Amino acid sequence: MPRPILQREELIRDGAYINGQWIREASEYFEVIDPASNEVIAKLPDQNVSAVNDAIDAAYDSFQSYKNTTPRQRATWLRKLHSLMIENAQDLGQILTWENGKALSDAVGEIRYGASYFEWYAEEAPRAYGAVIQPGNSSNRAFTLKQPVGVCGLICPWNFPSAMITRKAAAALAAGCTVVVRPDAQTPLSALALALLVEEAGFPKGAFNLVLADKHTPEVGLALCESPKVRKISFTGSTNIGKLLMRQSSSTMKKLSFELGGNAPFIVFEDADLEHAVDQAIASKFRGLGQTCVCANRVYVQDSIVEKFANLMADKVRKFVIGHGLNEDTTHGCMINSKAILKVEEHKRDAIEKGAKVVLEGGPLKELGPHFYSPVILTDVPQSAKVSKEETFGPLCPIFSFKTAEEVVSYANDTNVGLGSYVFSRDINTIYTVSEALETGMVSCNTGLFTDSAIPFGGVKESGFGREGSLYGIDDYMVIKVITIGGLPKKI
Ligand SMILES: NC(=O)c1ccc[n+]([C@@H]2O[C@H](COP(=O)([O-])OP(=O)(O)OC[C@H]3O[C@@H](n4cnc5c(N)ncnc54)[C@H](O)[C@@H]3O)[C@@H](O)[C@H]2O)c1
Ligand SMILES: O=CCCC(=O)O
Repeated sequence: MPRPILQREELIRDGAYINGQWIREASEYFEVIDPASNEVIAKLPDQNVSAVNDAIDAAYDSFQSYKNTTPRQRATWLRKLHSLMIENAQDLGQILTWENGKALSDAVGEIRYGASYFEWYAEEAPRAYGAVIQPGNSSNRAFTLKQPVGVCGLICPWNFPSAMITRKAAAALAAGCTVVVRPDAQTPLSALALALLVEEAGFPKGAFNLVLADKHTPEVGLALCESPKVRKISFTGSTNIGKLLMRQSSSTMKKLSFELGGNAPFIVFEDADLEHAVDQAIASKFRGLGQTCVCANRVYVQDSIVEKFANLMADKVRKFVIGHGLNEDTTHGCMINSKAILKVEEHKRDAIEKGAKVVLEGGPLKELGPHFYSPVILTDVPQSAKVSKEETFGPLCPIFSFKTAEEVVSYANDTNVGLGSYVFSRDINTIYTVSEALETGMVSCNTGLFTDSAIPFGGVKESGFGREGSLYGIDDYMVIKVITIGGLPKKI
């Protein structure tokens, strides 16, 4: 598959973006590959601590004036950035597919979704209200201000190379914070294209900085966590790395947001609309080939409908067109790398060894390339299978059966993480009581696709804390200051 043909070739950048400058020079470079063709598509600077410190200094200097811009001014830049993303959605989508492997329609969808955070936070920026308080002392009055926390380090993953950056950066920039973004080394091109649009939207120099690191990632992460100039770290990725960043940030007592791994249960009761539940399970499970943190990881189906459910799902999944994401007819692209495929294989083998039955065999599609993998569907998966405890992050759909609501809630909650969950039923009492009992930050009822800039995205337990998007997301980038005025005369 050749290089994508873009309307604006300049969206493909070859350097980091620090203090309004594009930086190509470095002592080392790393390669970015198209996971579908396995060809090298870019060579970018592998930056070290000195470069990240330059980015932190730029963000810190810029913050001194950016924090005093009016929310209306920030909203104007954010709105402009939203429009630029929408105008360039086809080009941005192609770049995203090229480096991540997802189908082009999904990639363009991600660009629109990512852009929506800039629109949303353009609207939220002027609405960061404080409160007026009457303290216990009658001669005092108090009021609160919400102020930007300061420079923010945003460490982002490969599965949404654009949207996971925009939903952090939009809230931060709206709040009056400046940012240093570190995209994943497998998918930096979408982030760099975004940086060009940030520049075109007119944000002040140093408000948005982007560092590139592959081999140097741990030291770049450490520098962001330990710098006293950085007041907040927001991270999306695995729970293990989240814990490491939390430990590293303790010496400077940073504000933190973590959006970590999930293990989403997808629960289908026998009274659900079966065809709809199957379609939505497919949409949730195989979105990005299972590589999203809210993908169904465990599908629980009430025992009376398991067979029908699994067979219908297999019939529909057989119709997937798997191929290079840039091919027009592709519905599903490839996995990000070989390690991701090994995890799917390991969970599949383990479940089968423990008694699971194969409904759809799936497996590697070597003729298409090393990272292509066709979906697997299993039934009779025992609770002891690895997949019931660990997130597969790939196209393996394990179907477990259950008898009662109490039983399925106890299975669903038997995990150390709690990000998304799904409930399908026509009975409002079931929907309500099960949703209330599930230990996850987000419950999606009778739909498999729920994410939106308007909803608070985030988890409980070891899925992390903090919320992205919605009316709450901006608070993650602000601190509350109370101002008390004393010595007032007696009330008239
Ligand atoms: N919540 C999500 O959206 C999400 C996204 C990607 C991965 N994951 C989870 O993580 C698992 C593995 O994927 P992964 O290997 O990409 O996740 P990971 O946590 O290892 O990596 C996530 C990001 O953190 C970076 N990183 C790694 N070590 C770092 C360090 N010491 N300092 C700073 N940054 C560091 C990585 O380069 C990557 O950009 C998946 O199976 C899934 O469970 C979750
Ligand atoms: O993978 C995490 C994000 C998923 C989403 O925002 O829909």
